[in-house]
Amino acid sequence: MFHPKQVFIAVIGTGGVGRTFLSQLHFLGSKLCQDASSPIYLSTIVLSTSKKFISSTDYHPIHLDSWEKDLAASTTTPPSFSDLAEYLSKAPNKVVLVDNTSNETLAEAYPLFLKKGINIVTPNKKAFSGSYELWQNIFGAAANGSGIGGYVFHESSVGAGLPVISTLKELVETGDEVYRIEGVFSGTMSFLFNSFMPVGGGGSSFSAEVKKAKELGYTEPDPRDDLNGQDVARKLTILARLVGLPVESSTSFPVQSLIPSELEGCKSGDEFLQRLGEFDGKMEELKKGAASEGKVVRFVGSVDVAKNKVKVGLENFDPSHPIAALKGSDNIISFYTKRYGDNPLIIQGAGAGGEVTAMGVTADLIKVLRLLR
Ligand SMILES: NC(=O)C1=CN([C@@H]2O[C@H](COP(=O)(O)OP(=O)(O)OC[C@H]3O[C@@H](n4cnc5c(N)ncnc54)[C@H](OP(=O)(O)O)[C@@H]3O)[C@@H](O)[C@H]2O)C=CC1
Ligand SMILES: N[C@@H](CC=O)C(=O)O
Ligand code: NA
Repeated sequence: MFHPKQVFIAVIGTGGVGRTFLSQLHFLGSKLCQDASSPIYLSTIVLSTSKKFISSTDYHPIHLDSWEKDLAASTTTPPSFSDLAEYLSKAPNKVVLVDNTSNETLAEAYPLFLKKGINIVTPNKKAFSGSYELWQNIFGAAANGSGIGGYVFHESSVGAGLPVISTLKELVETGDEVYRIEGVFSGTMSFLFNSFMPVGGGGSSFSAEVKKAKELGYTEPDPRDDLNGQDVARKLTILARLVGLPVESSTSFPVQSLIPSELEGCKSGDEFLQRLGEFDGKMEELKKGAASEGKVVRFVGSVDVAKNKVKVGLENFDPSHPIAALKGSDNIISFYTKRYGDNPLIIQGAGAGGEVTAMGVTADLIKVLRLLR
């Protein structure tokens, strides 16, 4: 028998974010079932990577203390996303799909899941920064859009766990007028430029810092998706759409890429990383150019709402500027609005890494659970 307050969870992707999410889920699950006044029982019924898949027998929970061993031992390959949606829609109670991948095909299937009443929480940017039509289909189906399907939340798709999306939504929904959004939106780019060109001089080679950013879990699964500016472009597309700009896609405005043209043909991220060092000299020139003006280089982006303009790329900053002084993987995001006047509302903190990203996903799961109560 299933408890009426049982909620079923399907976790797709168990990499840097997925694995940390699972440990946060374990913590959350054990807290919620002990709530004397209104317990909720979370049951993980699906775990999947791109190659391995486990699902529970008869919707009974998978053991979260041995998931890694059990998934590694599985000989089952993942089903198609439409078969997965079918399986989840037959669960005896509400279901939350947690997409911890950066997979585009899964992102494109969100309307299908939502229409079947399946809720989604995710740090995956692909669905919300793909075609505008996909965005409309998602929020046309979702219960927190104009539809009657499942709920969808994606806080960690911008600024990882930082409350960027929830803050922007609240500004808009309470009637503030957002004029401009600007700042540093990439944990990887922040880390790279803060360590390659710190204020005060020094810093190691650009390619060595890129490898470090990957090891620290800041980059996208393929770091070229960060260095080509698309990761930031995707985040700005999401924010622009939330303020009502119908941005067609993350490739429909100017985006500066840091991929050397000679490496555009690399067949894999690994080949790219192996060869990147050949171009450290070019990055050193960039650094010297900025230093000759007494400035530092940083990778930034902005949405100018009135002019309907989004842009992404390198800019030089005076060392006293808050953007120049960032540390580690910190993002800084400034909202210029009618209410806040000349002093923008600023959100700052780690913008990448498994722990802070999974926190945003787990917090989104809590939002869904409150709505399902
Ligand atoms: N890392 C960070 O700091 C942040 C990440 N994000 C977002 O979080 C998501 C996950 O990032 P991260 O954990 O770092 O990435 P990882 O590369 O570490 O993990 C990705 C996971 O997704 C799985 N996966 C990929 N394709 C599929 C598929 N078709 N079906 C099932 N599983 C699949 C991978 O499985 P396999 O190993 O078999 O390929 C792997 O388990 C991305 O969308 C990223 O943009 C957002 C904010 C910050
Ligand atoms: N690769 C991204 C991860 C978070 O969105 C970044 O570096 O910001
Ligand atoms: Na966020």
